[in-house]
Order: sequence, then C-alpha cells, then structure tokens
Amino acid sequence: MTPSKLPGRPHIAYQGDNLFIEACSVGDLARTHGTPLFAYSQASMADALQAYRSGFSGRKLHVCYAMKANSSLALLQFFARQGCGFDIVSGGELARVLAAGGDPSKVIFSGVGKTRPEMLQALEAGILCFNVESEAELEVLSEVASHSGHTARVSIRVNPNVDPKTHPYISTGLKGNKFGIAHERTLAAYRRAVQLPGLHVSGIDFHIGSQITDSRPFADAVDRLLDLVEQIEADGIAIEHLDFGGGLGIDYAGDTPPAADVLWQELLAKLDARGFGDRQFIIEPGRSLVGNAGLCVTEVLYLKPGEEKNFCIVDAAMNDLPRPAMYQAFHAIVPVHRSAAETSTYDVVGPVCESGDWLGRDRELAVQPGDRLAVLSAGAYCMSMASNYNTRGRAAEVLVDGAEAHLIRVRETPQDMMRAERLLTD
Ligand SMILES: Cc1ncc(COP(=O)(O)O)c(C=O)c1O
Ligand SMILES: N[C@@H](CCCC[NH3+])C(=O)O
Repeated sequence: MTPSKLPGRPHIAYQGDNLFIEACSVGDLARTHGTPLFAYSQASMADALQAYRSGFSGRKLHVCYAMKANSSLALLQFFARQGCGFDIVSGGELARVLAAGGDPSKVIFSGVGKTRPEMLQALEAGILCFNVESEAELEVLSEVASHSGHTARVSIRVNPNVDPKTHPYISTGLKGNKFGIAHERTLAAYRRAVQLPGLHVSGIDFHIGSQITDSRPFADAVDRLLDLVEQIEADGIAIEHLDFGGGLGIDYAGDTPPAADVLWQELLAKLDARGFGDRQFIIEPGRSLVGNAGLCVTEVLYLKPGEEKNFCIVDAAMNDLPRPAMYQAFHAIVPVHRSAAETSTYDVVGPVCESGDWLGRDRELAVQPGDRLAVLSAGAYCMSMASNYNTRGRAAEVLVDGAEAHLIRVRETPQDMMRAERLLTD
C-alpha cells in the first residue's frame, strides 16, 4: 500500500487509514503510552540536519542546535551524537547539555540576561563562546572571567534592524527588540571588548527572528553583518567566526520556507562574492531541526455542540501546546484513524480553565469521543514551553526510530509536580 504523505513531513504518513510516524502506528503508540503523547521522528531530525550540512558542504560549519526549541534529553543526546554543539540561553540548559553527554566546548551562550553565576558556570564548563547582547554584559563578563582566572571567548550579537516578517513576539532583529547591540554601536563595542581583561574576541553573530519563511531577511542581515566585519577588521580586530543564528521557518499551514540547503547555497554565494566564504561558520537552528519531526497525540474526551460553536474537547491543552494560545499559531490537526463519516466544524479545545485554551479553530473533523487526533508540527516550542498549569503533568514523549519507539519521558505525576515544594512547619 502506498503511504499518503503529509506535505512537509516526510516521515509522517497514512498507511491505509492509519497514521504512522516512521514505521510506528500512532494509534499503537497512544495505546501503549497513553495520551497526550509527543512522538518525534529521528529520521526527520537527521534529514533536517543533513539539509544544513549539504548547504554548507565543503565549508567550515559548526551547527549549534538551539535547544530552547526542544530540550528533551534524548533529543540533545541525538544531536550530540551527530556532532552538533548547542545554543543555550541559561545555566539550566547547560546542565541539560552536560547531562545528555554534549560537549561543552561546542556550546555557545546567547541571551540578554545572563547572570554572574551562569557566566561562571559556563566558564568553568569551558564553553566555546558567549554571544554578548549588550555593552553592560561585556563589562560584567570581563569582570567574572578575569576574577575567576578564565578567558571568555566572545561574539557580539548585532541587532541588524532587519524585518524578518514574522509574528512580532518572535521577531528579534529589529531596533525595537531587546536583543543584540545596535548596528551603529557595534564597532565601539568591539573596541571596548579588546581592551577588557578576561575576554578574547572570537566572532560576530546575529539572530533576527524565528519562523522566517523568506530568504530576503537573511540575505539583508548577512549583508549588514559583512559591512560590519569589514569595518571591525579594518580597525585591526580579527573576527574568527561568523554566526548567523537560526530562524528558518517550517511548513505549519502550507508555508513555503526555502529548504535549508537552497537558502544556504544562495547565502554562501553572497559570502563568497565578498571574500568571506572560507571563514568558520556557526548556525543556531532550532525549529527547523525538530518542528516537523514531532506530533502530539491526543484523545477526544467530549463533543459539545453549541449555538455558535461546536467544541471538540481533547485531553491535550494549552499547557502541553502553548503556541495557539500565545501566538494564535496554526497547527494542523489530523485524525489518527481516518474515517469516511460526515464531518462537522469544531474548535478543538483542551480541559484548562481558560477560553484561550484552544489548539485549533474551525476544523472540519469526523470524530467521536475516544477517537484520537494528532496535532502536527509539535516538535518545536511545545514540550519545551509546556507548563504545569491547572496542575497538569507534562505529557510523555517517545523517540521513534524506524519500527522502534523509545520512551524518553514518562508522564509527570502529581508527586513529581509537588517535589520542589515545602509546607510550612510551626
Ligand atoms: C539566539 C537564538 N538563536 C537561535 C534561535 C533558534 O531559532 P529557531 O528555532 O527559529 O531556529 C533562537 C530563537 O529564536 C534564538 O533566540
Ligand atoms: N516560542 C516561539 C519561538 C521563540 C523563538 C525564540 N527566540 C514559537 O513557538 O514560535
């Protein structure tokens, strides 16, 4: 039987009427592990990583997986085994990298609010580079490094003032965003960095936003970055590596982002033309490595017809999948077992006590209580943004490799959720 593939998700397909992720039936996974359940395709992640590596073939490339997209330990372990480093934004993320067997010397540390203890933790672990986001941070990092006898390798994150044309909450490279140092102030920041003790200037970076579906903003940002590198190097300061951040989008709803290899072949032609093609490059992709590798299986609890809306109430909620509530994001929702029954239009909602707790609006579905649905594109910024709101335990997760499904996270229990709390004693 020829599987019918879902666009943009090559390893998720119907065989007959049953949904499969690689060679695992999604229905069987749900029966074995319960719902809500996240399932990730290892082959999808490998393919996505390979697309970047093909685009940079013959170049010096270091891929730092932006683990905020999905920081589940087994996924980190997978990327570490593929030779990747990690883009971290907290001491907690560094601890996860180490727990997953990641190599700290391949880690870069981004983020506007690094604390002194986090800086020290990263210096002691021996990370590759700090992506510094303000002049004030530069001073503090110099102090922490020199007082502790370390040298911090630094890259300055430039805010190139380029519009990535994405949701305002996930745009990061515009003047009005809190991220990076303004283009105009960058040279002065480098001049200061080379004077400060405890710092070694290593690179320059940008990250302009997330879910970018057009190559233009990347091309503009690369141009602006290279203008700066020329100025900085003319000033006698060597820039060893160029870091282009992450941000490439995925297909959620028929979106057509450029393929990673195509995008980078185009951008590298620009870098070659300007004489920068043989530099050490770093990229920090998150969503595009894991987003369409994942789905979340949920069970229909109740159907509730209403005067204005029909509700399909499922056992996954905004605490598991916060993107619709936070960004009005669209995630495709498909049946785990397709049926020929007549469809109705439903809002797919969770059990959480908020009207914002919806996963999909106005979806045509043929469903009954007990049926299962799969929320697609759930590999990125779902589990890593999940919460315990309404004291709902985080879902279980499986990593699928062909016909094998490895349980990589057990469902969180009420005891797990209460573990860090203390009652008052008289
Ligand atoms: C500094 C930095 N690098 C990389 C990423 C990864 O972005 P994406 O998941 O869109 O690839 C982010 C998140 O937007 C980020 O803030
Ligand atoms: N959480 C966002 C992406 C944030 C990117 C981090 N800088 C999303 O779900 O789309």
